[in-house]
Amino acid sequence: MGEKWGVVIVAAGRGTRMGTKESKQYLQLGDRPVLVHTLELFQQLAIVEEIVLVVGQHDVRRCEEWIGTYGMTKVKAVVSGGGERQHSVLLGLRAISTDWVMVHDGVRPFVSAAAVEGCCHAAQSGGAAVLAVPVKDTIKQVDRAGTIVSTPDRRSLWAIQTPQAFRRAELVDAHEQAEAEGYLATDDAMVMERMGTRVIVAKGEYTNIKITTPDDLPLAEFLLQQRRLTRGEE
Ligand SMILES: Nc1ccn([C@@H]2O[C@H](COP(=O)(O)OP(=O)(O)OP(=O)(O)O)[C@@H](O)[C@H]2O)c(=O)n1
Ligand SMILES: C[C@](O)(CO)[C@H](O)COP(=O)(O)O
Repeated sequence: MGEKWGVVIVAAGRGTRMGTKESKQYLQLGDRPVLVHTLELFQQLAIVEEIVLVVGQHDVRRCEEWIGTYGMTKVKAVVSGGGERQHSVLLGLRAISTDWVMVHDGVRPFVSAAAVEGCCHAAQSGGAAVLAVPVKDTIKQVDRAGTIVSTPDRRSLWAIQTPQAFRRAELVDAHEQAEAEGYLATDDAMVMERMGTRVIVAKGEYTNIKITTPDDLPLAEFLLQQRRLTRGEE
């Protein structure tokens, strides 16, 4: 895979569901903040040429300092994000210059190099790709009164993760149009799907969790420990 990739790492959220004073991307996981773990993954990938980090306005300075502290030589810019994830993505995309780009949540520090490379490979073959895993539970659609409305066929349901991988120019156009029309999506694939772009799923891993609620924290500590053992670091 000869192409070089850019990565937009979005980390400008407030983490309201986590409920901590410090936003979840800055919580300590082992010996460093969650966000630093995520950045290190992409820093170490040979296919990644440049990283743009999107953070809250008041966090730009400390993140710029981390670039030096942790030797993140691929981070070419730390930019201030927007009110919604989608706005933060577009602000990051405007600072990327590679032909192909991934978008990744700063609070997904456990994605493996193999999964990321698989996603990039799928995107280059199919045009656009996202990591995903088949859902394990039965999923129901439920109305506001708490009554089950329908039970979609589980065989067609996938839990979508990041990274999500696209041709940069196509993703920028789709995001610019969404912004102009006030369309708000929960992931980047949705923004592309409404343009009629085919997006395929690449095999993800159940361990690629998005740290979201307090019960994710002990799981994150466990996954970190497991990874260290696998790498023979302890
Ligand atoms: N305005 C926003 C909102 C979210 N994100 C980022 O998008 C990723 C996924 O979002 P989520 O887990 O929902 O994070 P938060 O928005 O921070 O969480 P919450 O919805 O609980 O407030 C996170 O890395 C988050 O920092 C962002 O860059 N800009
Ligand atoms: C992009 C994402 O991580 C895919 O699962 C997810 O949709 C982000 O959603 P959130 O509402 O910002 O947690």
